[in-house]
Amino acid sequence: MDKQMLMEEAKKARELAYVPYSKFKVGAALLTTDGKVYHGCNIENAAYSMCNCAERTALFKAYSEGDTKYEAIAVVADTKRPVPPCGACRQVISELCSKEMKVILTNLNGDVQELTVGELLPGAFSPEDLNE
Ligand SMILES: O=c1ccn([C@H]2C[C@H](O)[C@@H](CO)O2)c(=O)[nH]1
Ligand SMILES: [Zn+2]
Repeated sequence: MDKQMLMEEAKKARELAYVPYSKFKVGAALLTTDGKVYHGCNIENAAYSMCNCAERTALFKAYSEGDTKYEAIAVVADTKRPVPPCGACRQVISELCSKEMKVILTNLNGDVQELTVGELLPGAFSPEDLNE
């Protein structure tokens, strides 16, 4: 599964978005180290703060099935620039994925920005910061 294929999987995931309020569809495809792909879309709610982003949908699906090691995540939306994940998703990705994991951001025009998890949220609050 190469970068291009993973972006195509993210586009497929995007079609399933439930977005009656924003009408803004986002798709994500998360590749595990075993070569499995978990898809995620954004899912909104009439209680707006309950909306869940595509990235977190994919990651929570994978993690909750016991798939906890990842190669890359691709994210797509109909944006002018490659879609930037929100702060909440950056925080969650930073905790559940390795700092070296690839993050592939894209849009429907085919613009691509590739970065690592470490670059996605430099200085992230992390488990090591907790006084246990
Ligand atoms: O990277 C992003 C940015 C936004 N959204 C969703 C949240 C909400 O449903 C809609 C508008 O913010 O897009 C995502 O899923 N991922
Ligand atoms: Zn988000």
